[in-house]
Amino acid sequence: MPIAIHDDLPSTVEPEAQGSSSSFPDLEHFRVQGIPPAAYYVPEFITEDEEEFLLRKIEESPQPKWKTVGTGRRLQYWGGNMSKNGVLLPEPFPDWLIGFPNIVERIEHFLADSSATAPSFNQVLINEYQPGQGISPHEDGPAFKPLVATLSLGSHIVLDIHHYASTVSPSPPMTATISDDATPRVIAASPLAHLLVMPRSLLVLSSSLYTSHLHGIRGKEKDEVHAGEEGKGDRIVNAELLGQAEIGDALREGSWTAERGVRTSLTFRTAEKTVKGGAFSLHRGGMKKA
Ligand SMILES: O=C(O)CCC(=O)C(=O)O
Ligand SMILES: [Fe+2]
Repeated sequence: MPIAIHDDLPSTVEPEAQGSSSSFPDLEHFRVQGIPPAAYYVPEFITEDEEEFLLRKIEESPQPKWKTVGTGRRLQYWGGNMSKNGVLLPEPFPDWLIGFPNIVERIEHFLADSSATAPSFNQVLINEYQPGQGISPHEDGPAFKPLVATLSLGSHIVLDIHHYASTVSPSPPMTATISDDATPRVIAASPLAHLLVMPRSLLVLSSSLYTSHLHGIRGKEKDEVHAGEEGKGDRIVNAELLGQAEIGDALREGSWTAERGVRTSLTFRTAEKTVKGGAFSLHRGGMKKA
């Protein structure tokens, strides 16, 4: 793909950030240990300038793109919305996602290097969390391929991985959820694992971690986490991958506490089914007359 230089990108942006460098370790290096396969946590996937650029583009997006849900969290979709029956109604990605600094392509390329099935993302979901806002435990569901990547901007957050309790389990109380096939399923009372997700990181959820687990973010204003046998707050499982020695040491030696700021996430995913054969067919970089 030719590199289009954006006038409004800070001139200090390095075209070869970590995610596109050939000396960058491959995906397996970033696998989160001790949880079902597979999650990967990549620190500093983008630079601070790129983070600033993306935040500005998201902020500049037309007001009607934003939708407000639940506790007031704002979100927007790029690439198109899903129809009621789980089919993507495709729209072209904007330039700032596919042109320089090539965010979509860099993530796809990074995942393709290590995976038999290279993703070709067709939807980007953007969530904006004010301190205190979160998202309840949920599955993204079978409408998407089980390889989803989330880029974080602005602030840290703690993402919880949940699992379903056996329906024959006698131990109440647990939170019930309704799956697509209307069979009530019960979520285990405590999360299976906590991941500390820092700004500029890329978090990848795949295979059984995607297909048979849930993820959520508790709406908190402050987090206290640790990575030792004992400590205050939640025990996080990706301490060895954070790439920040001071935080890693604090986590192992006691605990790390931080107030949340505004955190914006971009979730890159691939809808299994898209509407095809209309007046327009989708290709990267714009609509083409079919
Ligand atoms: O913000 C995140 O990291 C997760 C968002 C998410 O799970 C969703 O919108 O489905
Ligand atoms: Fe999700």
